[in-house]
Amino acid sequence: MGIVEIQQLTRRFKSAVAVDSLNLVVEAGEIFGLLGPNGAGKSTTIKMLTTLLPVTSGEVKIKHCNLTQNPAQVRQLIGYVPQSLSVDGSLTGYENLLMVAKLYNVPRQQQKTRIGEALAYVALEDASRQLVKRYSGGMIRRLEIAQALLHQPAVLFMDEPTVGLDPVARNALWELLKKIRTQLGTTIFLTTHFMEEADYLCDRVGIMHYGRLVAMGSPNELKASISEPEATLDRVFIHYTGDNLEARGNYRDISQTRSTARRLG
Ligand SMILES: Nc1ncnc2c1ncn2[C@@H]1O[C@H](COP(=O)(O)OP(=O)(O)OP(=O)(O)O)[C@@H](O)[C@H]1O
Repeated sequence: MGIVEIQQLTRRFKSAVAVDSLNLVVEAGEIFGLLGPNGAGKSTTIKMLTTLLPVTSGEVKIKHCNLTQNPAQVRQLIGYVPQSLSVDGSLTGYENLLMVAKLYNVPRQQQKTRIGEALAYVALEDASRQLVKRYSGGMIRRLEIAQALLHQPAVLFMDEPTVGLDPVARNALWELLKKIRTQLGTTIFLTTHFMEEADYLCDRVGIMHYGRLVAMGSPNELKASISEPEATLDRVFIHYTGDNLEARGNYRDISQTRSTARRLG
């Protein structure tokens, strides 16, 4: 039995099917990546899995808890780092975490310790009293992860975690996610359109196209599946979707980086 179990998950927007009969099991302790071009249905999937978007049909269980029947219980079991900004630039890092601690009813006498531990875990202790609008993109992402982990969830969902980060910040984030999985045992479910990220970080990858899962396996299994010598995950992606993801990445990165900068002032 997996920690995330998805059966025939479907989401329609009027007549359009954004997610089409998705079946997927993610095992405890796995780093699982959902890969796909813009519009493939990745965000819609992750929004349903995090209870933010109603399911049209199908069933999801997180740690055996039925998502549509017990959304509040599921929210306690999961953490979520969305694609859009989830911190307040006009507060300090500490204040952002305090707000989340209150939101999740972390007992008052434990709040300071938990926040201190979370800040240390994501290497933001020294910056904890600075306003978040002074943080770099990498620091903001790390703070968002600290927020999402504060109530000690079993599964951490992340929508395109490294979009807009420079290579150094991106590598630091990858190492942080590996540390979270190894040391805390947290299962990580992320979406990405970066092949390198999926290859380096994910134990298994599902390739989504037009709302359907068109391929699934470890990066090495997927590379072996297309019978091309020295296949890269890029080639795998093009093979299954006919799409060149990296060519689309540039515009998205720039627009995301700019909108983050704009929103933080
Ligand atoms: N609120 C909505 N109303 C109508 N259609 C929507 C809505 N949200 C998403 N869609 C459509 O559902 C499909 C899947 O979109 P989704 O955002 O899940 O894709 P994605 O793979 O996450 O893409 P991206 O990489 O751009 O985030 C798209 O065709 C999109 O236009």
